[in-house]
Amino acid sequence: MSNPIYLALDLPRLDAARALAEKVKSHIGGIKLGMEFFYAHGHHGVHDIAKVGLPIFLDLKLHDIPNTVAAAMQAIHLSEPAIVTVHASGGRHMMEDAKAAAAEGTKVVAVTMLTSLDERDLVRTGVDGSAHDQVMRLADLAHDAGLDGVVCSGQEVGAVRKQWKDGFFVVPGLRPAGSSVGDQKRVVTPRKARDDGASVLVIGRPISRADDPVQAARDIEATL
Ligand SMILES: O=c1ccn([C@@H]2O[C@H](COP(=O)(O)O)[C@@H](O)[C@H]2O)c(=O)[nH]1
Repeated sequence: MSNPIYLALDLPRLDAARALAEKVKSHIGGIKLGMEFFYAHGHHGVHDIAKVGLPIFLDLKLHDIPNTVAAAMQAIHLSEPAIVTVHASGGRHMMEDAKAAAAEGTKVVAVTMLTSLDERDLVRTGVDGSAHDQVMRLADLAHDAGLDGVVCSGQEVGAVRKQWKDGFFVVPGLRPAGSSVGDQKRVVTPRKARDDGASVLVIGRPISRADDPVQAARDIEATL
């Protein structure tokens, strides 16, 4: 089985990001680049990181009217990502158009409920009900729109996998036992997420901010 760990390279400097990716590359299966990286370095930065030789996940969380999201998705072809994210709350039509505009071979996955949110946050956004129900509802919508899968926390991935057996599930909000949670709220260990059916384990700070990132990546890999 290939390594499911995707390192979130949330570093502002391109040279530092590339150096970290080179260091840990034999203990991870892919690299996740988000808004912080893409807004600063664009396609040029993505191509530089791609030289490390691992699949690239562009976590841009597209969310706009269908026409705009489809055009953005076409512009992203240049980076040749393996995975791209959109927000499920953009609705079915937006997700259908995003998938239609994606390059063949690029998986399009929908963010359901950010792992930094809990049920109290949901209420403040006008959604009454559990995180579980919200994730299941948006996963159903993403499935109906023809997407490849969703982003959800490790607390829901088992339930989503039961409903959508051949789906592709990206799980962030992962923390090895005893590590700092930071701004994440719905957290599980990498091992639990993998056991419950995650396809990709997104891990950032537990590796990138460790005193020894190579050892941290190696330790996490050993738990899987
Ligand atoms: O619901 C979500 C969606 C995306 N993310 C992204 O994953 C990483 C997590 O980084 P850590 O440092 O391991 O917390 C980060 O790039 C987020 O943008 C998420 O955390 N939750």
